[in-house]
Amino acid sequence: MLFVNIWSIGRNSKYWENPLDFNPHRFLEGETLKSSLDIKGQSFQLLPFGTGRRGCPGINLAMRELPVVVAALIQCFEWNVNNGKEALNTNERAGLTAPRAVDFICVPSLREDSPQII
Ligand code: HEM
Repeated sequence: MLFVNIWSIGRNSKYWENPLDFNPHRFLEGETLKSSLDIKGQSFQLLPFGTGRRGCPGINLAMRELPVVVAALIQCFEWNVNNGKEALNTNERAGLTAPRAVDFICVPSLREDSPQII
């Protein structure tokens, strides 16, 4: 069996500029996903859905539904992030799945002008 250390690849400055910075814009070119990166498994520095014959068969569904779900969560709720204190602490602690060192707590409350879609 072959295990690929994606955690390590994601922190390698050979592949990523300032790899430890939380910077979602690194994946955008203008407003679209960077065309040079293939998230379907050909760009081995970024394998969110795995690759090859056992790669994720739900990729197309996920890529369509994720923006809708995230947009609805933003549109319908106000988010109290970490009680207004530290915004995001990306430090990790040791564990099987690289859990966060500090819990990231987001409490949603329904927006008054929320559309009646939920
Ligand atoms: C953001 C959403 C998702 C992510 C990041 C994701 C990621 C992954 C990853 C990394 C694997 C392992 C691939 C490998 O071993 O190379 C996998 C497998 C799998 N995923 Fe997903 N997935 C997502 C959504 C979905 C959805 C929506 C479905 C089904 C509707 C799905 C069904 C599966 C199945 C059945 C497997 C096992 C494939 C196999 O072992 O042959 N996934 N997924």
